[in-house]
Formats: sequence, C-alpha cells, structure tokens
Amino acid sequence: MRFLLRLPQIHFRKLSCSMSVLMGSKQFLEFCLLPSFASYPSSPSYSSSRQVSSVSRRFRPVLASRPVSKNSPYYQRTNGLSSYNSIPRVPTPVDTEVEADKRVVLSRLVTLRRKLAEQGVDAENCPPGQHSGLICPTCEGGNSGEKSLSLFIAPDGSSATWNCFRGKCGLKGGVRADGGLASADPIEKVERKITVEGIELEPLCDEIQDYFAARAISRKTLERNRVMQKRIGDEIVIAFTYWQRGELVSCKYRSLTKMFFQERKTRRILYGLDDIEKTSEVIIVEGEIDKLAMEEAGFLNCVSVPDGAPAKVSSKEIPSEDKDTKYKFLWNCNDYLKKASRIVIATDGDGPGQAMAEEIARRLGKERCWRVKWPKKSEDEHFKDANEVLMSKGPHLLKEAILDAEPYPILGLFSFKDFFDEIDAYYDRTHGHEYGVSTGWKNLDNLYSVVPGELTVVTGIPNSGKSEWIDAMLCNLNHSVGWKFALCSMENKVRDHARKLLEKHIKKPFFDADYGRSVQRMSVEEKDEGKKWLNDTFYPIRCEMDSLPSIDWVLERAKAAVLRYGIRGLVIDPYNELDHQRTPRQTETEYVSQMLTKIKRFSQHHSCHVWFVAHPKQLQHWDGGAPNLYDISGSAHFINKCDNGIIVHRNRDENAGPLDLVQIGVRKVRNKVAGQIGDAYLCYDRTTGSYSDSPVTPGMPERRSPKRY
Ligand SMILES: Nc1ncnc2c1ncn2[C@@H]1O[C@H](COP(=O)(O)OP(=O)(O)OP(=O)(O)O)[C@@H](O)[C@H]1O
Repeated sequence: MRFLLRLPQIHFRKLSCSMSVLMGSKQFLEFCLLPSFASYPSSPSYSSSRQVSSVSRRFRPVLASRPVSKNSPYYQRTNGLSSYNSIPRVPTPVDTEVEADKRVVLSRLVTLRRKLAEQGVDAENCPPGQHSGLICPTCEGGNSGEKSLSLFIAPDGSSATWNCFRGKCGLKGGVRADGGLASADPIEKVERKITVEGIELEPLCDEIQDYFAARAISRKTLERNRVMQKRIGDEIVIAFTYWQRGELVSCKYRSLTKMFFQERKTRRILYGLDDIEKTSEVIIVEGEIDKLAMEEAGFLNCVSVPDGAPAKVSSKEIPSEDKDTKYKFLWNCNDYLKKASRIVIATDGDGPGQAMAEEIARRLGKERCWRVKWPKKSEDEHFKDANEVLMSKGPHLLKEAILDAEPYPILGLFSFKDFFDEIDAYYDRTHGHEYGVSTGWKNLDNLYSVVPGELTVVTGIPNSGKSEWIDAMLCNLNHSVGWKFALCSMENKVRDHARKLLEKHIKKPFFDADYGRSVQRMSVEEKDEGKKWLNDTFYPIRCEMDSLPSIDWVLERAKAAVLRYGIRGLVIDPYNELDHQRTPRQTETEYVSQMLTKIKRFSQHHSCHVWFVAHPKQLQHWDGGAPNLYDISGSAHFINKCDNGIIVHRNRDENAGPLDLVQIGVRKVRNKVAGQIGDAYLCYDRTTGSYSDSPVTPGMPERRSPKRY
C-alpha cells in the first residue's frame, strides 16, 4: 500500500496554519506543524511518526497556531516569510518605545528558556506566540520517540505552558518568566467553521478504499460515513469527517502509519453523531474505524470518541462541564446522549480502553451503561476492538459480542450471575463446612453446628460454664478439623486458661487437687506435649496496658492472627471487659449495633467464626431458670444481629436433676442448614473440664419470660 504521492510543497504550506497534529496511537498532539524554517533541516522521505514532523519542518510558519498579538514586537514581522529566529538584525527606523519593548521581551525569553531548561524542556528553537512540538522530557515520546510535548510560549515571552499528549504520560506544566506558575490549558477556545472544499477534501482513491477493504470495511459504509482523503505535501491521508446535523464540524486525519491530525480549533464531538440522534440505544467505540466496523455488523447507532484513551482512570472527582476539557466531546454531545436509555460501551479491551470506558460511564451514569467483552482470540488473549473482531471473526461474531454486552458494574450493586461460581461451589460443597462443623456432641448436632464466617452470641448467668463450654468446643473443633483460634478472654489469667485447655486436651487434671478426685495428674511429658499443642492451636489476644481494649483493637489483632496463623475462630469473652467508650450523642443501643456490625464484617470477610460472650442483666426475681437472649445487658441488638444465640445453663438444684447436667439452649439459628432452635443436654466433668452427651433429657425449669422467638 502506498500513500505517498509527490505533490508540490506549497499545498502543505497552506494547510499548516489550520491543522493540529495528533501523533501516536490514537493520541492527540495539537500544535502548530511548523515551528521554524531556519532551525530545522529538511527531510527527504516520510514513513514514520517522526517524519511527519520532519516533513513539516521543511516549511516555515506561515502563521502561528494562535494569532500573534498585535502588541507583540513581532507582530509586524510575521509576514509569512520570517520566523522569530529570522528576525532581521539590520537596524530599521523604529521608535525607541518599540525597541525598549523588544528588549524586555528578549530578556524575558532568556529567563524563560533558562527556566524551561531547568524543567528539562529545551526551548532554544521555539519561537514565542506559537506551539512547538518537542520530545517530552518525561516519556521521551515513548517507543516511537515522537515529539509529543506541545510547548507554547506567550507572544510577549512572559510565560510558557506545556502538555504531553501521550495518554500514558500526560505531563503538563507551566512557568512564568517572573517566577510564578502558568497553567497549561491546551484547549482552543475559538471554534473554526470548516467546509469540505475549504479544507480541500477529496473522494477516496482506490488505494485507500483497498486499505479499508483489507480491514473489512465496505465502500458503501465509507460512502455513507463520508470518509474522504486529503493530500498533504506528497502524502495522502484518510479524512474522517465529523458532522453534526449535516454541518461539517471537524475533521480527523489518519495516515497509513497511524499518525493522527485534526483540524485545529474545531469542536470536539463524537464521530458519527448524527447516527444517534433518534436512537435510544447508543454504542460508543474508541476509534473511527471501529465505528465503521460496527456498521458492517449492522449497527448504525454507533459513535466513536474523537480522542485517545487515558492511561488510567482519574482518581479525581469529575470536573464541572467547563473544566472537563478531555471529555468535552461528551458534554458537547449531551443533547444526543441524554436521550439514550441504553449505552453500550465498546472501547478497546486494553487498560486505556477500559479506563476510557470507566470515564465515559461515570459521566453518562453507570445505570444506563453496558459494557462489551471482546471474544477470545486465543487461550489467554482477547480481541482488542471491534475492527479486529470483524476482520478475524466476521460481522456475526461482532454482532454477538455487542448483543452480549453486560450491565456496567456499579459498586455495591450485583446480579446473582456474579455469584454463580460461588453458588455452584456451595451446592457441590467444595468450600468445605457448608453444613457447619459439629461441636463434637451428638446431642447438639441437630441444633447447632459451627459455620465459618458466622457470629454466635453466648450468654448465661455468672458461673454457668459459658467459658468452659466454649473452650471444650474449641478443643473438639481442633481435634476434628484442626482449626486454630484467637482467644480474647480478659477474665482469665493466661496460665489458668492454659491449665483449663490442657486438662480438656489431655483429659487429666493439671494439679493433684480436690477437684481431680482420684484421677492422676498429667505427667510432665504430657504437659510438655500439651504445651506444644496449646502453642500451635491458640493465640491469646491480651491488652498489656492498663486500659481495656476496644473492639477495633481486638479485631485488628484477630485479623493479624488470621493472616499470620490462619485462625478459623475468635472468642471474645466477655463483652463487658471491652472498652465501650461512646460518643456523647451515641446511645448504648447504637453503640452495640455498630460494634456487632464490625464483628460480623470481620467474621464474614475472614471466614472466621466469632463467639461473643455477653452477660445477662441482673435478673430480678430469678427462679433458677435459664435466662433468655433479651436478658443480655446492653441491647436487644445482641439477638437481632447475631447468627446464632446460645444460652448455657446448669442445674444447681439437686431435686431438679443431676448437678453436672448442663443445658445448651439454642435460641436463635439464622442458617437453617446449620441448625435449629432447641435444647441439648451435656454432662460436665469437673475434673477435666470436659463435656459429654447426656444420656437423659430432663425437664429442667425454665425461667418464665415472654416467648419472643
Ligand atoms: N456444669 C457445671 N457443674 C459444676 N461446675 C461447673 C459447671 N460448669 C462450670 N462449672 C464451673 O464454674 C466455674 C465457672 O465456669 P465458667 O468460667 O465457664 O463460667 P462462666 O459462665 O463463663 O462464668 P462468668 O459468667 O463468671 O464468666 C468454673 O470453676 C467451672 O469449673
């Protein structure tokens, strides 16, 4: 394919005043093409991105990209033949005021260029009053080494601003000769009116039509979209014409070598805008050729963004319309877009394309946006854009990809489809412990089993054996499924707690004391083996300071225990040993609610079961029966927020049954897979602190209280 046609250079000179050059892949570089004749050698050929600049360098600036101020001392000299560097040094009869102005400007320029050099910008050959293309000091023009930095020096030499138009770089800045900072705003404020004739567009030649045919774009599509060509010097480039209600608004040029130019000072709008005027469904793509590709797949209601994609999503809030310069094209087309109820974003599949999708969606409203996932190209690669799919797979697959667009994700809003993998794994029970883990007592199996990520609140009157029962259950869980636990048991001394756990593990008393009755105390070897088990299984969380720990403090340590030791359970025993300072406006109910929310978030996030021990408030006229969950001191939120609510109660009345009988009252079970409401009875062995299934299920007296569940 040859786009190179020899044409008189004079054509190109004429163009230079009205066009921006957009260099690199879909990145826009807007600056006057021809900085200075005197300072650049001519280049004989043109085949790469650098060469557009070198072609342009053969010409001198007929006009600056922005008009030179009439106040400028150079105003009278910009006669189409001279540049700043070629200002004649021959004294002319000028008045002394002008001479003085000139000296001021020259002195400012010296200062300005020195300051620019300090920023790494070599502006020695950049005249004031116009944009110059330079190598960016930060990105050095990327792999192609393009001159992506647009530098503008004010006509009076007072300031300079610069922008790198490579999306991946985006360097921008400004400096003033007097020391302040100038702001870099690359956007031209005045819009030019253009016509096909005025910008000298021509119908497409066969070569370019062949080029499009190779990209699966038909002649019919090219014609309907009024794709044209333009001769620039000895080259022909593709001209994508931007129309709005039948009026030519802008024109973007593309060379075969993927160089982009754009008519300067024209309004930024979406390419193909008139095609979406009457549609409620709109497809947005990332390039003009992708828009043409969509048409081949049968979609006319498609527009392309005019500029390249950003490197990443901006972390800033969306600027107001007048400041949102990069996405001005969206605001300019808002009358069209606001009518759309469904917007399918079909930008490139790469990082910048996805960033562009996000920037568009956050401006247009994610609730009406869908996004396209391009089909797979190979095992681990997807197609990049619409034209690639069209070329490789044809219009049907492209159409399918668009029809398969998925709702644009909205933070916090899901569809069940997002969880299908998880639901399948739950069904297949591949996560493990879907039914919960048995506590180790058959009598309890139907009522309560331990599900990872749940919160169990345990209550019972003082000395009922809450801590003992939980410890015994932890030992069982460790023996059956190897779980490890963090223990935040503030009431226990570490050594006492160790003793109780060792007794349960070794099933022998720690001491030769009365409670051990005739059972022999554990040996030194057994104790030492037990110590190892203890160390591998439990991780105490203790606040060494005088003050009580807050729930945040405890959960932070528990999180560390999850990450460091892989614990699967956390015991907080009891609630009243935590620091419960509340803000003056917070009620205890609000405080408890927030605290339990934090605990639940921790348990769910880390798939860790939490047992939280809370005491009942002082019971008036207590008849010896078990309390209920609403008796918990502090707040009804304990029963409202927990997944499971358990009351541990023991018999202290010889007449009512054996004294070692313990009632485990399951009062709340949210997850029916894990259990149900009911009572189980265990026997307590005071010697070893262990529990076993009770062979009997006595009718123990229950405290009379309103049944609430
Ligand atoms: N069923 C029982 N029979 C006899 N003694 C028991 C029984 N259950 C627990 N104990 C004893 O009661 C004492 C207190 O047990 P534990 O610390 O587990 O109770 P608790 O309900 O957690 O108490 P608190 O509310 O004061 O924290 C221990 O000495 C324990 O051995």
